[in-house]
Amino acid sequence: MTRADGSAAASENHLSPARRLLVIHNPTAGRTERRHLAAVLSEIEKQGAQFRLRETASAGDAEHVARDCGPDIDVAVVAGGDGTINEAINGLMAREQLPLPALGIIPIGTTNVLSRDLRIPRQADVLARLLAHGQTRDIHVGCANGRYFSLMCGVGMDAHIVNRTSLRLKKKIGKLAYVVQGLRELVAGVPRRYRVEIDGSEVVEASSVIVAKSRFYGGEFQLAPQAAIGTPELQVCLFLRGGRLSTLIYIIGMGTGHLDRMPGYRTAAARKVSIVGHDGEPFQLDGDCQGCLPLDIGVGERPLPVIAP
Ligand SMILES: Nc1ncnc2c1ncn2[C@@H]1O[C@H](COP(=O)(O)OP(=O)(O)OP(=O)(O)O)[C@@H](O)[C@H]1O
Repeated sequence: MTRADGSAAASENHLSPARRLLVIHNPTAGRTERRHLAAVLSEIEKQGAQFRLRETASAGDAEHVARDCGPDIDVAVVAGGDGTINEAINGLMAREQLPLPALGIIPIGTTNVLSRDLRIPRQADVLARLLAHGQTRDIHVGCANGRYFSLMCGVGMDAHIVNRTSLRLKKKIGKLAYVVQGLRELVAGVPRRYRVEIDGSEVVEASSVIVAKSRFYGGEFQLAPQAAIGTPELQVCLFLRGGRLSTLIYIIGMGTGHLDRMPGYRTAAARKVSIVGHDGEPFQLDGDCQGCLPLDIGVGERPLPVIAP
């Protein structure tokens, strides 16, 4: 549901009084979060909600579990990070004519960008109360080459960093692993160009592009503060200049919160974006590489209800 000012409004609550939750847990997410998950689940029971726990066994499982969950489930709760949430969103969006459970989140991943955007609480009892009794609000996800995303779709340096960051290092040092890989990419300074078509009219050349749905990026950074997850609109973030110096300027801009003032950077609102470059170039969706150029990006055909304050 969207208000006249474009912001998301709380949906009417069609969920049953004693909610039935399906908790989809990625046991490989984050680093040391098992105790926190156990505390949230125990609080959920105290709140009178029922839950079933399904652990994923491999990448892709969360999507199948969310897509195939039965009509008795009110909320598909992801206990994991943005990658597992992305899979669950793809599963829920594929339900087409089937009843659509709301998406809930227990943020136990490494970066948890969506939960930051939605202001999902961390404290076990507060989070459990929200999942058991809280209202839903509608979000609008993006869709890139048929795959849905709630945060962003990126090509260029960003996608290459995601593609090459070592999972082992991410397990050891968390988000810093991306910084390490980012420095490597900066030193390598490989030049790249992409042709970006915005809403079928404007055509721009850029060295990196991030199409944002969320106002947050990589944690607390903001590339497009005007991005709103509750509206059916994309924000195209264009890094027009390439080369080490410009990249350094962009990084400083991001770090200081003044990216919008940096030369060679601009954003544009859009409903449809297409990006071409060298075939075989990777793109990333919500922090995981999910395919190669060329890319056609739009907005999902229907809103997705999420449990959020
Ligand atoms: N049981 C599993 N074994 C291996 N990989 C899994 C399993 N379940 C899910 N995955 C994959 O792990 C990837 C990363 O997990 P997830 O995003 O939940 O945690 P994270 O990487 O620690 O957090 P974030 O994405 O917030 O940084 C997901 O993209 C998913 O495909």
